[in-house]
Amino acid sequence: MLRTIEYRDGKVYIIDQTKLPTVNEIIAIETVEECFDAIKKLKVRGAPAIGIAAAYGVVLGIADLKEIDFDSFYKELKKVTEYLSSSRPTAVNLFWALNRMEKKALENKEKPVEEIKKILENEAISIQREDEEICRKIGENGAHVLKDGSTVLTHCNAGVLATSKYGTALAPIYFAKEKGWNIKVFADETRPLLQGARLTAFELNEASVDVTLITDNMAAMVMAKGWIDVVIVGCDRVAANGDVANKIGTYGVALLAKAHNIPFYIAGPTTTIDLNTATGEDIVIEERDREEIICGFGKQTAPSDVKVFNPAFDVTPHELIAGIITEKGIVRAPYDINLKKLFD
Ligand SMILES: CSC[C@H]1O[C@H](OP(=O)(O)O)[C@H](O)[C@@H]1O
Repeated sequence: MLRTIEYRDGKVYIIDQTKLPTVNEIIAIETVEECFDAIKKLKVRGAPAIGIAAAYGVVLGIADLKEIDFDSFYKELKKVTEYLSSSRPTAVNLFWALNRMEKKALENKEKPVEEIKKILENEAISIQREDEEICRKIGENGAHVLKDGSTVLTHCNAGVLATSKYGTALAPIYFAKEKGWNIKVFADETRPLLQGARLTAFELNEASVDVTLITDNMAAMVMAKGWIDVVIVGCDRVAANGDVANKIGTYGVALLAKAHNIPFYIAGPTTTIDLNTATGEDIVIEERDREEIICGFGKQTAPSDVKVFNPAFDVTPHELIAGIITEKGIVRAPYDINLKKLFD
């Protein structure tokens, strides 16, 4: 199975996902600036992977701090976390991971700075290792919405390439395959950055999973033909009432699933649930550069001066969601009550 992120000898190694599927290149990230750039440009992307990368970014950002008192150290640490938190606004895992690193430093404020740095390095490693087990459990729990012979539609990439291993929305598919079930997948290409075409089709092919790539505007037709049994997609932020921010186009897929009586599931770790965000209206939606639409992947496909709207995510209202597959089980409505129970 692919490895999205690896930390060794003080460097972070990632697959540069902007070059997939034609070039599978591992790059070394050695500074916090390179980590910021990798997150901003989606060299590493997907909520859990962004959180893991940011945690390692903190380790890189404090590496040169030496022989200073804790207050001076923590002041510099906060500069690093604030810098990394400005890379992308929507995936809550970024902020969750940075807050966890800050909290770990404060918990060890009495120790020498060199020891704190080692503790933070181990914390980042723990965040990655925990994510592996979380995604495995998401796969196990998500398999309950599948059966031998199921056909799944998914949107964007919420697979191995968005996490430390297994994925979230794709984890149930990998788990079902391990059980010997025959699972087919329809993958939306997912404009404008084509994570479905470039990443989901790539990783499912690598794993010998039966995948059919469709353009986003074909989802209605394949549903109308009765080819889809269930929709499973990832998430970037789950609000306290169950509204979910995910890749742009997800809301449309949820509406189509509703219109065709197809169950629509979200898959994600509890680290993507943000009880401090009341509803989907409170989620900041990242807007990205116009060039991604006008000149995607080097070919100009629109007038250079045309107005462009390029939100990277949209919000699916909780009413359209059959369940949220987490490592702790499948959460169902009423989400405002049942999501809180996950944290009791
Ligand atoms: C497992 S989280 C994957 C989630 O993140 C993606 O966004 P991006 O590629 O911009 O980081 C997309 O929303 C996926 O569902």
